[in-house]
Amino acid sequence: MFGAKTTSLLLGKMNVFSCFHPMTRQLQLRRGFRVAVIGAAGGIGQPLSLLLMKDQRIKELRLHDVQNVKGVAADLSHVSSPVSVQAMQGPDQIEKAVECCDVVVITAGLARKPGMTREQLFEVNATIVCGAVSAIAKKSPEAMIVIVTNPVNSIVPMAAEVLKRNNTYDPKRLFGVTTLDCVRAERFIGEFLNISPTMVKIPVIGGHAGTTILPIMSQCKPPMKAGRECIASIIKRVQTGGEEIIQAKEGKGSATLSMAFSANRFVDVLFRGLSGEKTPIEPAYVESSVTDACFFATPLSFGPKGIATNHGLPRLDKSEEDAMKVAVKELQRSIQLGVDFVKK
Ligand SMILES: NC(=O)c1ccc[n+]([C@@H]2O[C@H](COP(=O)([O-])OP(=O)(O)OC[C@H]3O[C@@H](n4cnc5c(N)ncnc54)[C@H](O)[C@@H]3O)[C@@H](O)[C@H]2O)c1
Ligand SMILES: O=C(O)C[C@H](O)C(=O)O
Repeated sequence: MFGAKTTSLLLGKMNVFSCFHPMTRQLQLRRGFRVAVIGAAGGIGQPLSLLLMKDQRIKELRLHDVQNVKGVAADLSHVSSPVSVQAMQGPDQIEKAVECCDVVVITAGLARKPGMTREQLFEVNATIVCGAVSAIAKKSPEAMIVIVTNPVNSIVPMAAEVLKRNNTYDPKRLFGVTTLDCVRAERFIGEFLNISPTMVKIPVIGGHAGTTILPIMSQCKPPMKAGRECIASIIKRVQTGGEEIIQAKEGKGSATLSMAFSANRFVDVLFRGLSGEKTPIEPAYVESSVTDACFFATPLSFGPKGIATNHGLPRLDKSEEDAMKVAVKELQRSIQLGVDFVKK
């Protein structure tokens, strides 16, 4: 239909091209995203980067870590993908890594060992994420910031404070990733109902630790027709999914592959929003006024500027309302921990 020169000219213009233009499907995709993964040589960073290499909407994938990142980038640079991949290592290169990015995913930081709580990671990981977010504030103030690093419940409010101090905070563009909780809920419910997890729709709200993770089973589609005990055991399994993986890995890390899958799903939704497409609804932990916790995960849809709509709380039954009260208290404490870190 087009000569090679015309096609490449069109592809070069895709950032301004209407995604509804009646051209081939391939040409409808917005291309040219610049994405950085911070912590790219780690257990999540590596498989996430591999998944991102398959996304032809990405023009440039920047991999940053404090170690081993050159080898990871070299390995990925042999994949037959048009995505350009670059390695950047150490604190000196963090600003270069995030400069002018559309999306920055932060997976840098310690993972739990058996017996640890996520909160025990806070001091070390807050320092690491604080460095990355300061660099984003300076070099990429318009970027979507996607935080995977734990404890998400405190790290995201901490990141918001860092951005506020740099006058670059936009609550529509800062996300704590809770997709793994949704992915787990879909999988466990799918197994129970003997259907594909892709058929399960379940809002998981709150935060990303223990009882702050609230799968709203009363709103599950298809409906969960099961006894109370059975529903309680699925909720518990979602809330303790992280511990289940840590035990199974016997001290050699926490969830990495399922997390990479989840972060990839979240980034895909962000790309759709940035491209002006109608996005699927995906919860994330964001600044919020829907409860008394000023950060809270609820179902969101996305647009070119980040969050387009916060769909708020789903309908809750009595036991879910009670569980939410507990979660809100716990979240308020975790949020304060994050805010105080920056004040210090
Ligand atoms: N949100 C979630 O649902 C979820 C799920 C799983 C894991 N996590 C969290 O994600 C984080 C990463 O987990 P992982 O299994 O990949 O850990 P990992 O130890 O395998 O990888 C972390 C990487 O971060 C790098 N790093 C450390 N300091 C850095 C810095 N200052 N700049 C750049 N890179 C730096 C390390 O070198 C390492 O390569 C942990 O905090 C973990 O708890 C969150
Ligand atoms: O449990 C962890 O420490 C990692 C992650 O938050 C998870 O839910 O798997």
